[in-house]
Amino acid sequence: MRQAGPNTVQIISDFDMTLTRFAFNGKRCPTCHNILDNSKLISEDCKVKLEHLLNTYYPIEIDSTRSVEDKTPYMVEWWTKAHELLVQQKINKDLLAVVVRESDAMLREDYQIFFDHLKERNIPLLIFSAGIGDVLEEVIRQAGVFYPNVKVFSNYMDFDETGTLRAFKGELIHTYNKREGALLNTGHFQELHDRHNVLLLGDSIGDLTMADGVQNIENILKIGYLNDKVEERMESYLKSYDVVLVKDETMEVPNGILQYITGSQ
Ligand SMILES: Nc1ccn([C@@H]2O[C@H](COP(=O)(O)O)[C@@H](O)[C@H]2O)c(=O)n1
Ligand SMILES: [Mg+2]
Repeated sequence: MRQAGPNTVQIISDFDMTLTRFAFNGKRCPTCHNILDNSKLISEDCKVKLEHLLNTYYPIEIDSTRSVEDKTPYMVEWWTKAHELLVQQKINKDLLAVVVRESDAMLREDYQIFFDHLKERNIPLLIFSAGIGDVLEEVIRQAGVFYPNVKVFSNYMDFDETGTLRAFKGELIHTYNKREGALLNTGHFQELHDRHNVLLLGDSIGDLTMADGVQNIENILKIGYLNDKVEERMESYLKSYDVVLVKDETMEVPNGILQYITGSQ
């Protein structure tokens, strides 16, 4: 990858718990969904229901003893129910920036180096997230790193003419159906045509399929953050990822690898 040069490289990354921190000072950091779930935009009654969904489905999402095929219908159920509840809350578009600012969401330590390095070398950063695109964009905008080389593929909200949430757009993206192949017929794919070297970052086994559909991959290096239930999941992560980072809240390793493969070291 280093020999081929930065013009052949693309970065494919997950967002929640990969570009964002899993914990800070011993306390869990929120996902895009959690930013809303815990906010003042959600009624107390709805918060209880969303928490019940989280407690039911998150253990299934991260269960390494169950297959992806087995888990997928539960993921569809979780996202569908959560989105229905969010729509019932009549969330106003203009308040998203406020709740993101008031939240505990944080990008990983040294994120600035990562985003700046990619921007300076015109390397595309494709973020595939099963979170909420509007919230995700606000997190990176507020962190000052929503640069033109960053493209986000996620679940986007659909607002009515008064700016009230009425639905979610397009096909649902959950943990286990992310792939770049979905971009084959879009303009984005042309930009990526000659970028056969992929650095993939994820925190879930589902993130490993994000590069499916990238044509003529020459090299792919997969870096996995193992944040939770480390002992139970270590074996499956070591089998699937090339590098496994255990309870590491920084971008130190991706930054080092990136600097090496783009020839800045
Ligand atoms: N209602 C939900 C649904 C999902 N989550 C978590 O969000 C993560 C998805 O975002 P990625 O950027 O990591 O694709 C996923 O891992 C779920 O645990 C949630 O918090 N609430
Ligand atoms: Mg994630």
